[in-house]
Amino acid sequence: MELIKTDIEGVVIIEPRIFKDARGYFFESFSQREFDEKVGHVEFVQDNESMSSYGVMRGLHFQRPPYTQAKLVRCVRGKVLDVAVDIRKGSPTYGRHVAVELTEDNHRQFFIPKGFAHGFAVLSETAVFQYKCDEFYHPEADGGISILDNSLGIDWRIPTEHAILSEKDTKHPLFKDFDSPFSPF
Ligand SMILES: Cc1cn([C@H]2C[C@H](O)[C@@H](COP(=O)(O)OP(=O)(O)O[C@H]3O[C@H](C)C(=O)[C@H](O)[C@H]3O)O2)c(=O)[nH]c1=O
Repeated sequence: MELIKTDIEGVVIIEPRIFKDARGYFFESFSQREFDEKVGHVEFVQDNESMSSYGVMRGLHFQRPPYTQAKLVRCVRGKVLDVAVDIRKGSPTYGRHVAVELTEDNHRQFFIPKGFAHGFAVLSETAVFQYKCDEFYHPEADGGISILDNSLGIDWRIPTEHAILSEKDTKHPLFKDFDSPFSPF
């Protein structure tokens, strides 16, 4: 696998090595050895999958300390725009984001360290999204910022006025009103 560094330290795009032949393709979707070697040791404990239709936006979510989550995400069917926002107080990239198109064709994965809010918008008719987390789900630690907050400067590539959100995601605070529980160091 190859790493593509981004504008935010620690947030990386992973391009797996794809083996194609007359039958189709094969690739190692996760190797603890290679991940440790190239990204650093992260012990993932939970895999998640969600399916969404075009126009769905999920996020921008995080879990508060002590249940913070790093995530390794990918889109196995369809296409999403995936976004990580740095919400670590004192970080030189606080409030900055990285956006990456994850698709069933590019097989790209996206590593989002602890201290980031995460979300995505579905750009295809449907999208199946799979991701690994390094902390279990703790609903009592669930947090979020508004995925529709224009101050974040995210180009979601869909008309967000028609976005389909969960009830919960319509209630997150704007970034300016948000008191981050994270610090960078
Ligand atoms: C996240 C999660 C949810 N659930 C249950 C709780 C709800 O009854 C149902 C849907 O949960 P929610 O609406 O929070 O799902 P998403 O909106 O896709 O949330 C996720 O989407 C964004 C993009 C993320 O990065 C987070 O991992 C996660 O917050 O699944 C579980 O049982 N375990 C879990 O780990």
